[in-house]
Amino acid sequence: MDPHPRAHVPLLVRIQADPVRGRRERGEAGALRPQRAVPQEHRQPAHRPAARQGARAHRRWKRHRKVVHPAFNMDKLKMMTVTMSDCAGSMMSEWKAKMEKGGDIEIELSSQFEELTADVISHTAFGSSYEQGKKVFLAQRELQFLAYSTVFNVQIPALRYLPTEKNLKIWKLDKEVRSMLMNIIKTRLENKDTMGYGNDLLGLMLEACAPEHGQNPILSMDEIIDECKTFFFAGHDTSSHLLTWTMFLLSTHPEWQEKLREEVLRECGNGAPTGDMLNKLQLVNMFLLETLRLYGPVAVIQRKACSDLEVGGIKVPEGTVLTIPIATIHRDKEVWGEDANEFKPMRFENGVTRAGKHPNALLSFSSGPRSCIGQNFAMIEAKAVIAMILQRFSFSLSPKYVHAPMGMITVRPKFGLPMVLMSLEM
Ligand code: HEM
Repeated sequence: MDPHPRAHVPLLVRIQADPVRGRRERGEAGALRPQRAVPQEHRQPAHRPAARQGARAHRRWKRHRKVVHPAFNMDKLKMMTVTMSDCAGSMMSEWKAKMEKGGDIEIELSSQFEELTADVISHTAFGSSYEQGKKVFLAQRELQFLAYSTVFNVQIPALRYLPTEKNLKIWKLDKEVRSMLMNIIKTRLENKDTMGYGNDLLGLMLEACAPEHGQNPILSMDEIIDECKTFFFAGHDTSSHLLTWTMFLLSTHPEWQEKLREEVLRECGNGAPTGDMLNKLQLVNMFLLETLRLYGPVAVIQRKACSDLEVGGIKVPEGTVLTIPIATIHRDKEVWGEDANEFKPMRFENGVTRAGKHPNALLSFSSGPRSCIGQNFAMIEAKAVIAMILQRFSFSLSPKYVHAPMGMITVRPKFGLPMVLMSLEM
């Protein structure tokens, strides 16, 4: 019996930028396919079939990407900025309410950002159906914890199908999540003639796969449900960790806190920032990119070779899993220069592609056709939240903070981010 479902898979760790260069390496020729760091069978409930590999899976991915793509277009995202700043505004009002007038307050920010990004994704994905969306999110999160709880244990494949206490809980939760999502989707479809599909991620996705665009809906109900679950899975922890590490670096580099505040007040004033205003925040953008380089939320991605190929002069047999250690590449002196370990946002002054010795050196959102579809969403959200914090508060790291970045897949501070905030309002 295999001690682990992947124990027989050859593994190649590639410590070079440009993991997906070249036609044969890119995937359209079917050479390299994503191999999720958390395998599908751990992200999806145990009784669902594992991800299919090969040409069929690639066609399925293309269909999905086509439907999801319009929801992430820049104009739609700019409209979502209002929702993002509303959610951030409510969080900050709560901070203020707890704060003595003119005094300061200590807050553990990483859990605050987890709640905030959950709120943002529930609002932007489900808009008017937010209340139900949030319930889905909480159930989905519990599912994720259950799945993660054994991901690094020795795996016995058959165990996934046995009605153990844990499996029964997972199956029940999954049924609930699917039925809640199905209800939200059915209500939207029933009301589309009077109310339209809606301007949230779900509505835009339903519109893109509506029958009027072809004979049959491009995605089935089950596939739309999976897509909604993916938004939560892919867009929550990642965005929250980016905010956490940005605040950490702003507090350890107070001179940058001042510079960014100056830029924010100049471009956005004291009001809620709009999408156009956020676009003008060049220093904030560079700061976020440098945060993504040194403390990128995703430390590792994997690809599986679907045919024999050559990567950087190494022959890779079909079936090999390539591990791309993003965090290691991001601190590689050969890629970033002698100052690779230093925090220097100005290295991005001439754009992302010129910051390192390779145009694809920054791999936080991966690269190529399978790169993160939510990257603009994540950057807009981070800019809006950071700008609003800078408008309202100055902050410094609490003496209680212990520097211990941790995580196998996403990187977060092990003991949270306690921060002392002072209101800037008189
Ligand atoms: C700072 C925030 C984020 C980071 C660092 C990040 C990073 C990544 C990375 C590295 C991948 C590639 C994974 C792989 O190839 O194995 C990815 C894929 C993906 N991300 Fe993100 N992500 C972020 C935010 C988001 C958000 C906010 C959403 C959606 C609302 C999202 C949706 C997705 C989806 C759907 C994919 C799969 C794309 C595909 O296979 O076509 N991500 N992300």
